[in-house]
Amino acid sequence: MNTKTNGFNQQIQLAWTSQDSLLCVGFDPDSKRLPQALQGKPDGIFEFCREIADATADLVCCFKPQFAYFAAQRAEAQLEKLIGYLKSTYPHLPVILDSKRGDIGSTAEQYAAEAFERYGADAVTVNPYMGFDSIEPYLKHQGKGVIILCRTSNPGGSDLQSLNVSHSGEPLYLHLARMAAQQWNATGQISLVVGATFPEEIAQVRAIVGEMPLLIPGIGAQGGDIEATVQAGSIPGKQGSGMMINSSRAILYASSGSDFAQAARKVAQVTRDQLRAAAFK
Ligand SMILES: O=c1ccn([C@@H]2O[C@H](COP(=O)(O)O)[C@@H](O)[C@H]2O)c(=O)[nH]1
Repeated sequence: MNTKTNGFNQQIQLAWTSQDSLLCVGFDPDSKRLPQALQGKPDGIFEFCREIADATADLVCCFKPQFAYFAAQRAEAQLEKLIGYLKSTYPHLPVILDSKRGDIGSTAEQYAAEAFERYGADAVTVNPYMGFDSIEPYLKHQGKGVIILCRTSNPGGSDLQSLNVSHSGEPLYLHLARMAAQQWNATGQISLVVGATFPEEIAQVRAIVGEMPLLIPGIGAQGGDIEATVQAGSIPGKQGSGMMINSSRAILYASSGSDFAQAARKVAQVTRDQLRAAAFK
């Protein structure tokens, strides 16, 4: 593996140090859950996310907008505007576009252009099910982060990801982690998604991938255990390192009233502090 740090990888290392936080705030703006005053407003989704970003920016290492919530509400223009706002206002905080694309190479080229050129994201989540040629087009965008689904946080993730791969006898998610770390990551752009709802599996993945950054969703609304997650996902010998631990709904919808941004800040602060404390256990 090329150990040189560049682009997203370097940005996240710097953000971990300067922000002293493992918390990634996710933007999953559901129109039905927006505060009354913002519902139906032309730029309501953007305004909602911007206020949450401004209220939490000093508490996080990165932000993660979820593409589906914007697309479902025909709000792609607001997503572009949000990422533009985040990049210009908080240039030290990487933005991960969570779109989990996966397709043949020629189409993947278009998805990569969408994430990195249209939206200007620093990293994108990708589904590896179609193999390396479906991931390569993202890696051609030098320095951009490519975050591959490995062991997802949902219960049904076990349906396929836990199946033993016959020739190696290990589950698919570990086989994937090994391929990603040992064969696919020549440029050092790859990270993996592992769910906080499966801490034992996080530890197994960490043992394979060395210092590779891990994006870990599943605390907060999905109930993942913060302490177990931090213990499992830390780089060996560097407790509390190497992880972007995402929480979306628990922070976004801490209040449905006009105090939503302050309420989001309170939850984000408690979460950031719990993540910090877990690193010292
Ligand atoms: O395995 C995965 C991969 C991605 N996600 C995404 O993370 C957030 C989690 O939101 P919460 O509200 O904190 O549960 C959401 O955007 C998912 O699409 C995931 O949960 N699990």
